[in-house]
Amino acid sequence: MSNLYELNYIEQYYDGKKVLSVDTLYLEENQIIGFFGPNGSGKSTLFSLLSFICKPTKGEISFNGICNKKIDLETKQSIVIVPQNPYLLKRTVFDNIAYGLKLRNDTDNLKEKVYEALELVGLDTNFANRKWSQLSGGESQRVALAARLILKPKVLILDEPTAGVDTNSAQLIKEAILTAKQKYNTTIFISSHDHNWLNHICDRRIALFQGNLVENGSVNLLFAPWEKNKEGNLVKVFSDGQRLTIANSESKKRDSVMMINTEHIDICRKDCDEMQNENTLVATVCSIYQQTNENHLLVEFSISGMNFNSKITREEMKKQALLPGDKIFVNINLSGVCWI
Ligand SMILES: Nc1ncnc2c1ncn2[C@@H]1O[C@H](COP(=O)(O)OP(=O)(O)OP(=O)(O)O)[C@@H](O)[C@H]1O
Repeated sequence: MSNLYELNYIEQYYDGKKVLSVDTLYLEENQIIGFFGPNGSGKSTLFSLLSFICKPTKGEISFNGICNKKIDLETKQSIVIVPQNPYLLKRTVFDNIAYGLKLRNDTDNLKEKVYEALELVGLDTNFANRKWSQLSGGESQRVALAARLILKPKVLILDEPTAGVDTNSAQLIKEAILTAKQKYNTTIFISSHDHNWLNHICDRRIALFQGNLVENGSVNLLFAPWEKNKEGNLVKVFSDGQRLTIANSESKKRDSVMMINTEHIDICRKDCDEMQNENTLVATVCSIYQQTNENHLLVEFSISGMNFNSKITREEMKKQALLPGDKIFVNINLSGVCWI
């Protein structure tokens, strides 16, 4: 799979304050990439750079190998964004959806194209004559999406497409996105606070925290669903029946994502009884990597099909002599985790 975007040493400042910092990020073509992160973590800022609406304060973004300073209008037009709270023209649904093609003087078979776009987002062709003011929140969001899909964009960026949207519309938006990926080979970036919805739709997951990237792989992300126990605490139930109870998590929602730094995970061979407590999990070592310039090894392990990473010192590794396939005990230092 080839890289569509390459970001190098990006920094974005507002009023002298750094709000985004990305050392390197490669985004592949024809993938749905989900961006997770709490309010103010920099998702919209990153989207404004990826859509070339804003220039980064520092660093470079290349698109298809072309540096952001040299991107032409045609390329920019192939990247479309549906912002948070998308704006509809005070006209009919037809006019809204046809607007982008008219701007591009591409008006052949306009009616068929508008109808096709409406169908793609699960709206009846009768909607074409409705005014912008006669739509529900979910329908408005789908009209805004249809207005972008009609352009068969190379990149579609959706900033919170499910905010304030009913469940049915959220499902129809998901189907439209999957169709766009398949039918038009569109690369799609999505942010959503509906973590469950986003987690199901995307091929790759990236999290942002206080303007920094934390990607699944370098940091461990434990996704929803969570169960709640009698005390109201979140419990992760793995598919093999193992349970991880998070103390003092009553205030967390069941679709939260837990971020666990590799440093906050201790591992040891399954026979090391001194490490065992009621939250100890049993995992299988998948692979062991040497980290350059570090006195540590990165151990990738799986808990019933979910992969995590932990670090182990070389001395400890010598003692434990772990190999791929070995069973290990895993303890997560829950006081050091973050929630998004
Ligand atoms: N135009 C602007 N001027 C000044 N500060 C800004 C501007 N746009 C965003 N910020 C600040 O940059 C930071 C990142 O904001 P951003 O909107 O990118 O976050 P976000 O992850 O998209 O948040 P949300 O989930 O609430 O949409 C925030 O602290 C925000 O206040």
